[in-house]
Amino acid sequence: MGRKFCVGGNWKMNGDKKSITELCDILKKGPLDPNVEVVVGCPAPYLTLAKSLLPATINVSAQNAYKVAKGAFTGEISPAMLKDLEINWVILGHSERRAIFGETDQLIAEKVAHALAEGLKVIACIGETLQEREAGQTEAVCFRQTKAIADAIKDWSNVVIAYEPVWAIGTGKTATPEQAQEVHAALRKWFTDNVSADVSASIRIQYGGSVTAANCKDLAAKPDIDGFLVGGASLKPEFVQIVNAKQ
Ligand SMILES: O=C(CO)COP(=O)(O)O
Repeated sequence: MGRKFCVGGNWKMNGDKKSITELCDILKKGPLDPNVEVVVGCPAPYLTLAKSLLPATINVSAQNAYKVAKGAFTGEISPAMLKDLEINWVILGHSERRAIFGETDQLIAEKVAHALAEGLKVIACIGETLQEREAGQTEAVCFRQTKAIADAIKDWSNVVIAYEPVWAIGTGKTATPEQAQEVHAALRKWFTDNVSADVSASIRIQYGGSVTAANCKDLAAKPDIDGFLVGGASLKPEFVQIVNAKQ
């Protein structure tokens, strides 16, 4: 199939100069599987620090960016600014952005489209809440979130989808490999039916939500799981083992 395994770390709003320097040292030592694309989502103030400390084989990502290049948008960061710092990735649509900061499917789609147009690679996050899962809406929610993006972009080659069930984020309640695989397979079918067979076959779909060194290998063994987006464990040495889950 040829989809390169892609593991992201989402550091969220954590770290300081000291701890980020220590974490970068751990990542540098690895060793990290050279067949895996590694992306670490660093808080904005430390992007340049992380970039300066890490080898080029470890990609540094922002955790958010706005939908236009510049202007009167106090507090926002543009994709053009990230490119200027030689940051080539951005995480968009994280459930925390959606739930805490009120980001809509539409805004996220506009952000994805603009980030791609500016030459960034995007990890676009989707996923259902516990209430939505219990109401049998998992696929409907994931498809709706993905469709909003599909309506805004044509080229998916620089997009990685992160399926992150909200109920699994930061809770220690990982989706079982079967639960995750079921949604990943449904998403891949959605891409076949609604975008193209080529995009369906090539797009990487990461799983995120309480991924640890202990559960990553079973998840990674599933055919439609092409990597992870890791929160808490990405701040710890075990992130190295998660990157190497396929070994
Ligand atoms: O939100 C996440 C990654 O974006 C997942 O967080 P945890 O790995 O801490 O559950």
